[in-house]
Amino acid sequence: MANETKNDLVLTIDAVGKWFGNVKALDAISLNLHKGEIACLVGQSGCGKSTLLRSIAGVEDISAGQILLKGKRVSSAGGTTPPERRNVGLMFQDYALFPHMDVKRNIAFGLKGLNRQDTQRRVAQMIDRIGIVALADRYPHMLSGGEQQRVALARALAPQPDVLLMDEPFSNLDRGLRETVRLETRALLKSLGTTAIIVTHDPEEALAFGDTVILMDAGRVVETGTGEALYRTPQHAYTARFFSRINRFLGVMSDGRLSSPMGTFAAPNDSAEQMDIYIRPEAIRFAESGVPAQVLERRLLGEIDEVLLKVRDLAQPVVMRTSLRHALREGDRVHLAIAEEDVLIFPVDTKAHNRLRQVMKAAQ
Ligand SMILES: Nc1ncnc2c1ncn2[C@@H]1O[C@H](COP(=O)(O)OP(=O)(O)OP(=O)(O)O)[C@@H](O)[C@H]1O
Repeated sequence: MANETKNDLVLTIDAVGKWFGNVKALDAISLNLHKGEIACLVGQSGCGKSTLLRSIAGVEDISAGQILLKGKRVSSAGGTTPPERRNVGLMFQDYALFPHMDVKRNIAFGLKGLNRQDTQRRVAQMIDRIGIVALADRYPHMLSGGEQQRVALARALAPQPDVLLMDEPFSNLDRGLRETVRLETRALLKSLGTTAIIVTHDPEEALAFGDTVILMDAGRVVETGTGEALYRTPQHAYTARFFSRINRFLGVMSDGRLSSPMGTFAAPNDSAEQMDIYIRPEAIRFAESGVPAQVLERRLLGEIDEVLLKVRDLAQPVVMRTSLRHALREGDRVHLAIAEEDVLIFPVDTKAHNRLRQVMKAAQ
C-alpha cells in the first residue's frame, strides 16, 4: 500500500473471518490502511464488502482474527468495542439524515464531548469547508440528493474520525451528478488528509476513487493494488475479468509461442500447453493486414463505438471498442491487429469456461 511506514498505520485487519451460520462471509482477510489513504472495497454482490465495512465500524462482531485502529485492538472473536467508542465516521448509502433536524443540528449530532461554543465553531467550519453555507438552516426534505450527500459527508467528517467508512456513497445519485460529486468528495478527503474506506460494486468507481483498490470475491481478497496496477497488470484472471469486458481465447503452445485465432503471442516462462489469452475490447484496432474479420454489428456507446466481429474459427463474436469514428457497415470485411503488450495471459480457468458454456447453452 501507499507508504509502508509503521507509525502512520491507521487500520490493521488481521486474518479476519466472519461466519453467519454456515455462510463464511469473510475468510482470512488481512489489510493495512495508512494515514490519508483512500481504499475502495469492490466486488460482486454478496462478496462480503459490507460485512467487512460493518466489522471495521464495530456494528458487526467478527468470528476470527482481529481489527486494530491506531494500534489498539477494537475487534476480535473475544469482543467488539462498540462503534461510539472507536473513532470512526460512518456514511450510509441512504445518508440517514435526521428529518426533524436542520443541517446544522444534523452535523452537530456526532460531536460528543465538545462544549456548545466549540460545537458551533466545528459545525461552522465544516459547513464552510464543504460549501453548504446556504443550506445551513434547511431540513433534509428541502435538499436535493447531491446536497443531502454533502450534509451526510459533513456530519461524518465533523468529529474528525480516524477512518471514514462509506457504504455505496454515490449510488443514490444519477449518473451525471455522481461523477461530479465523486470528484468533489475525493478532492475534499484529500485536502483534509482523511483516511477512508469506500464500498462500491462499480469497477469504474473503484478505479477512479481509490488510492488502493481491494477486489473481493466470496469473502476473500483476490487482489490489492493501485487502480492502475489492477487494471493494466492484473495478477489474477478474475481481476482482469472484473475490471473490463474482456475477450477470451484459448492459446495453444506451438514453437514456443501461444497460437490462437487472434494470432500468436509470447508465452510466459511457466506456460502450460494451453493458456487463456485475454484481450480487452480497446486493445483491438483495425489494420491494413492482420486477423481477417467481418463486422456483425456496430453499437454507439456515447463517446465510443462497440463493434462485434466474426473471426473465422470462433463461435463467439469478438468485441472491439474504438473512439475513432469508422464508417462501418454490417458485413464489411476488415483486418484486426493487437499490440502484444496489451495481451494478458493466464492459466486456463475451467470454471469460467464452463460458466460461459452454460450461459451460451441457456441462450440458445
Ligand atoms: N445478517 C446476516 N445473516 C446471514 N447472512 C448474512 C448476513 N449478512 C450478510 N450475510 C451473507 O454474507 C455474505 C456477504 O454479504 P455482504 O452483505 O457483506 O456482501 P456485499 O458484498 O456487501 O453485497 P452487496 O453488494 O449486495 O451489498 C452474503 O452471502 C450474505 O448473504
